[in-house]
Amino acid sequence: MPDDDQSPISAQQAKRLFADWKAAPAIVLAVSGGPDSIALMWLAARWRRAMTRGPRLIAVTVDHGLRSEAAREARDVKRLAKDLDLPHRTLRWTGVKPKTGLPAAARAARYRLLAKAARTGGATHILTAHTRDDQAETLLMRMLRGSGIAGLAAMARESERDGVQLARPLLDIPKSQLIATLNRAKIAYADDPSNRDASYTRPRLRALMPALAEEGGDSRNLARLASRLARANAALEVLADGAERYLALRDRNDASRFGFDATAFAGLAEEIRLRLLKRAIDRVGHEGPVELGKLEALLGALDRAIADGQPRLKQTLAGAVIGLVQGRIHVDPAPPRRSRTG
Ligand SMILES: Nc1ncnc2c1ncn2[C@@H]1O[C@H](COP(=O)(O)OP(=O)(O)OP(=O)(O)O)[C@@H](O)[C@H]1O
Repeated sequence: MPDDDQSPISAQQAKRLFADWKAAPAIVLAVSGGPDSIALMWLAARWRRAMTRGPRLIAVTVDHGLRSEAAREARDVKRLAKDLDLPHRTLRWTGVKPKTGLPAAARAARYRLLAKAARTGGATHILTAHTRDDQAETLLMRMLRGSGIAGLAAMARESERDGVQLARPLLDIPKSQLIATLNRAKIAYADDPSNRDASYTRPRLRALMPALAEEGGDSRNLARLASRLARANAALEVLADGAERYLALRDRNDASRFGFDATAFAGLAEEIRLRLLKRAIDRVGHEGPVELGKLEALLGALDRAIADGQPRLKQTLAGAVIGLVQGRIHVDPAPPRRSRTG
C-alpha cells in the first residue's frame, strides 16, 4: 500500500475535498457511527470551523432498529457531534422490515429519512462517507452481475435523490486514510459486525479484496476503472441526447406518449438505441429503472420485427407498452394491472 494511503488527511486536503459545497446553505452529514462517517463528520467540522462563513452542518444518524447496539451508537455520534459543536438528529426507521432484501429496504428507508431531514433543515445536500474501497466493491459487484457501462461507472460523486443532492466527497479517499485520521485525532468509532456478515454479498466480496490487490487489482485501480467508465457513460449520454433530439422522440401533443420512426431508429448504434428505449420506458413506466437484460431482449425483438418487415409487435416492460405499428415505435404507459381478486 503506498504511504499516502496511510497518512491522516490534512486540513488543506480537507478544504479541497469539501470545496464544491462551500456555498450550500446547509448540509446533512450522514453519520452511521462507523469509521468512515465519523471521519466525515470530524473532517467537515474542522473544515467549517476554519471558515468565517459557510454551510450549516447537521449530523444525522438513522437507527434502522435492526441491531441492539444501534441506539447506543447513535448516542455516541450525538456526543461527538456535541463536542464538535454540530447539531445532531437520530431518525428511526419504523417501517415494516421485509424478510428478503432487507439491506436494500434499509438503504431505501435510510435515504428517504436523510432526504426528509435535509428538507426539514433547509439543506440542499446530503454528504455520505463512501470511500474508494466502497467504490471498488461496487464496481466488482456490478461486474459479477454483468452490468452495462452505466452500472460499471459505479457511484457518482454527486447525484440527485428524493429532491436533494447526494454527494460523496470521500469517494477518492482510501478507508485506511480515514482510519489514520481518526487515530491521529484520537477519535473512537463503532465497529459494525454486519460489515463482515458472510450472509451478504458485499462482505463476501470485501473479503476477496486483499487477494485481488495482490494481483494488482487494488481499490485505486478499480476506482480508476469506474471513473473511466463514468466518463464513457457521460459521453454516451450526450450522444443519446443528440439522437433523441434527432428522432424528436417526444410527442408534442401528449407528454405521456413517445414515438419514433423505426427506420431512423434502426440506423443508430445499438448502445444508443438501448439508451433511447430505456429513457422512453423509464419516463412512462414509473416502475423504476428497466433492467438491461430485458431491454436487450426487447431491442432484439424490435430489430427482428423491423428487419422481417413484420407490421406489428407489442410488448409490455416495466409498466410501459412498446409497440411497432406502421413503421413507428410507440412507448406508452401500460394500463393499470387488474387485481386478481377482482
Ligand atoms: N445508519 C446510518 N445513518 C446515517 N448514515 C448512514 C447510515 N448507514 C450508512 N450511512 C451513510 O452511508 C454511507 C455508506 O454506508 P454503507 O456502505 O454501510 O451503505 P450501503 O448500505 O452499502 O449503501 P450504499 O448503497 O449507499 O453504499 C456511510 O458512510 C454513511 O455516510
